Amino acid sequence: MNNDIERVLYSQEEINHRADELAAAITEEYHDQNPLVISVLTGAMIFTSDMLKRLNFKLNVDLVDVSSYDGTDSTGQVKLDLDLKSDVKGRSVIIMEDIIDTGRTLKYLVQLLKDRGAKSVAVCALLDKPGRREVSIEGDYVGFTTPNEFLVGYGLDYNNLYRNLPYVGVLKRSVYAN
Ligand SMILES: O=P(O)(O)OC[C@H]1O[C@H](OP(=O)(O)OP(=O)(O)O)[C@H](O)[C@@H]1O
Ligand code: HPA
Repeated sequence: MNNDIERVLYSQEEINHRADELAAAITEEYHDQNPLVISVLTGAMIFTSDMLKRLNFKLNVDLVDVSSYDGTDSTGQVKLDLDLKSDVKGRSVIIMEDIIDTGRTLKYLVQLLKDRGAKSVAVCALLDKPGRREVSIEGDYVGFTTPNEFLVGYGLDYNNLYRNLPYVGVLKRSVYAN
């Protein structure tokens, strides 16, 4: 599995350090708001788990599953595969994502939550790839700004592989180019 990685971009240690900083900023803003933290499956589960352990105040957790990628390509169609259990009306919501790429996933989700009456919707993303953006959306709390390369590990996948790498790395082109 590690042989398929061209280079490591962010090590576990770097991610841990950045997660501490992001959690401190979120805590300052949300510690008295009882926010609803929404993890976007499947990619965000590892990052969400790391963040939740650092958010030491009253909050609720829910999951949503949306997908739009086929291999390394965005299909452009965001599908809601699993909906939330919670009512978001009047709630301060924080979405946890692994990566903002074209921005389509988050644009869809933020709109959905606003349509359902959320009081506020913030986005916390481990990675942001602004060079690939196709719709206008920004993260409120971003771990790292990345180059335009296909990344795997720490939740990010290629065809549902590599999610369990304990770092974020660039996938070798030879793995997906024909
Ligand atoms: O900004 P975008 O271009 O929309 O890309 C970002 C989304 O793509 C990935 O999800 P994917 O659809 O691959 O599902 P997954 O989380 O199950 O891997 C990733 O986890 C983000 O949710
Ligand atoms: O670089 C990426 N890697 C894995 N999944 C993704 N979804 C959007 N961008 C990426």
